Amino acid sequence: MESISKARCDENGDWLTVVKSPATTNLQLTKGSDPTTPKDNTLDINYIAWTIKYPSALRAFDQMMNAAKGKRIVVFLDYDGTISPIVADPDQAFMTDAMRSAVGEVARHFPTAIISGRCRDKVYKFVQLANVYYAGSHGMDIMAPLQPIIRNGGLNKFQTRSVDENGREAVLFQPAKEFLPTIQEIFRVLQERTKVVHGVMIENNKFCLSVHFRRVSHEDWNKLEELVKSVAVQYPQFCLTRGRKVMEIRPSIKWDKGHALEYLLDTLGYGNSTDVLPLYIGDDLTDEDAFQVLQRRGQGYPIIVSSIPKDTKASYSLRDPSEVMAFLLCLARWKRNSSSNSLQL
Ligand SMILES: O=P(O)(O)OC[C@H]1O[C@H](O[C@H]2O[C@H](CO)[C@@H](O)[C@H](O)[C@H]2O)[C@H](O)[C@@H](O)[C@@H]1O
Repeated sequence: MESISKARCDENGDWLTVVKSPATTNLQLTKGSDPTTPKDNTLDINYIAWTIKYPSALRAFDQMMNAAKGKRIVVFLDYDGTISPIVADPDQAFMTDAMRSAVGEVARHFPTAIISGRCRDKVYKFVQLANVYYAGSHGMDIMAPLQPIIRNGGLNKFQTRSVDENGREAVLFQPAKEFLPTIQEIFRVLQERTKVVHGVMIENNKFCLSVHFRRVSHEDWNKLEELVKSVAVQYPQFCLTRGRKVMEIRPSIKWDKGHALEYLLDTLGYGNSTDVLPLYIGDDLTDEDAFQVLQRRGQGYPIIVSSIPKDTKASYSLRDPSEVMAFLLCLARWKRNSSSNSLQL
């Protein structure tokens, strides 16, 4: 059987899987252009081998929940590629009604937050669930519950009292607010500089700018990357990061989805709790920061969504958003059953 020796991302944010075949000791490079389904048997065998290290959260569900008994589960979800499918036009990445109902059902039983790279307003428009907390711009824009914060080393200065989309009092946390005027400037410069590339789309995610190249012809990828880099170097307080067929310019502050996860745990009142069990499900590079936080805390379950083998800090896997939905439904059913069992005791 073939084994996976290494998985990495190429310079354009596309996933590559280096596969080593013991029989031939040849290295095969399989280019996964953001696959949602494996392209051939080789990939499928590799995927099965990969799930030995990162077991399916659906298959391991009973075992995971046995270890969760008596713990307080908090659910964190990424949006694109996790609860909505990856599509060519970012403005059309709608979640299905079935997924919305599964997320809503989970949120009825457990505190649930969505942490996305998109701007928070847009994620809310897509999801439209009142019982979910929302963090946009990779965690740089969080609408958190109004609660005394227990462990908040110096973060108070980034908080303001606010009201959420449903008119409830809340706390708005925006650690990159001072960068807003420059982000608007970079947005305009990027639009101007990249307009020569056919198919490019610049998405303004408020505290982060996304340069989408999914609809740019492959031959123009390098040219686009050079143009984006030429803008990024003009702004030393910003950095260039990558996701799925997207380059992003964002403030170089020490704040990512991992920090957002911990901030939300704090504001939900679980900051120092040893019996909390955070569950984080995500598909992209930025989700790795949250996986890493769970690994460091030695708490909870980091779950990667991927249909190809990848290097990851997650412990479990799900193949695609349809498996995410199945997992969420299992979670809600497990909670309903365990609640009715404890009532019967
Ligand atoms: O953190 P996320 O919620 O996963 O957001 C990450 C980026 O997701 C979106 O882009 C990705 O999905 C698009 C729609 O399927 C796809 O066209 C694009 O190629 C993907 O990169 C979103 O548009 C970005 O702003 C987010 O940063």
